[in-house]
Amino acid sequence: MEPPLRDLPQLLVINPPAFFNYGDPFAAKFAVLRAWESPLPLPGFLSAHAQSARALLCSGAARCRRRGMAVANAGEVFSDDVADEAVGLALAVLRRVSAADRFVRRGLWAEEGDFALGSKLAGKRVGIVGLGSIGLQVAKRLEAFGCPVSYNSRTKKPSVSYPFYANVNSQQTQTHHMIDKSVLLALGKDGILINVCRGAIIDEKELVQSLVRGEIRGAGLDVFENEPNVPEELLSLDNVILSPHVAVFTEESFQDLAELMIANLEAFFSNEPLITLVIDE
Ligand SMILES: NC(=O)C1=CN([C@@H]2O[C@H](COP(=O)(O)OP(=O)(O)OC[C@H]3O[C@@H](n4cnc5c(N)ncnc54)[C@H](O)[C@@H]3O)[C@@H](O)[C@H]2O)C=CC1
Ligand SMILES: O=CC(=O)O
Repeated sequence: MEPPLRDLPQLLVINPPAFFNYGDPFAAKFAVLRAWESPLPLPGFLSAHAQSARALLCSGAARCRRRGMAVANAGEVFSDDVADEAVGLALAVLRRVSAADRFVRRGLWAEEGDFALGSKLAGKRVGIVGLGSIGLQVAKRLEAFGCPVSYNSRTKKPSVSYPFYANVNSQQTQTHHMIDKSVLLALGKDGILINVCRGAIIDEKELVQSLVRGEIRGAGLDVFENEPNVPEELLSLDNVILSPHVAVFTEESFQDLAELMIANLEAFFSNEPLITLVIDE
């Protein structure tokens, strides 16, 4: 028999979910109170339930942590998918997958014959900026392609033997626009850039110019500085693959995320340490 609702720990869910609605299996273990289904405005909803609830599902981790709340994140749940997307974008740019698709659909194969040559991924030198959980998965995949890997990260990682570079440019002091004109010029005409991280780490205006002028070979972009707006110039370029910030979007990763959330909530309600507690580096 299901325990009565009042005996279940209460969860306050603030934002409507993107890919699951906190139904089963959440409902079997928790009393889920959804702010967007409440007749009360959010402040009223929070003051009505905050006394009895101990767990809050929301975005805005930094603000919660400043108020002394324990915060759990998605841990490594998305790392495989984002790494797959990064390698997929690299292959798509080098082998010109989207352009080839358009070539066939437009009937140009029959009209014009051969499609322009692409370039192989195998053996290409790869620099990874940010060798965290996603970066490590990218490195693992690219090793299988025979690519020599090096990396830049905040600190050298003792667990890997890839060459470490302390800076990606001569004046690297912050993450914002760390991929600037000097990095793009160093990448050169045969180089490609893949971004599955955040748009703001690249100086997007400089990137657009480099692509338009052919100063780099191409780019695969899942993230942009001003999403969902994409610079107009990129839309007509054949050497760019555009993706709407979907690197994590697989059925499997959202299933894994739901399981991780439940495991974190169960740990929390049993006074055990959170599985993916966010801590300061
Ligand atoms: N496109 C998408 O759908 C997704 C994008 N992401 C983004 O991917 C990025 C990486 O995520 P994770 O690997 O899970 O994070 P992580 O925290 O495991 O790794 C981040 C790495 O970047 C390094 N880093 C941080 N600031 C740096 C700086 N200024 N210069 C050089 N290295 C720096 C850190 O030392 C760390 O090794 C994040 O920006 C995240 O927002 C994450 C999930 C999905
Ligand atoms: O970009 C998505 C994320 O989880 O970060």
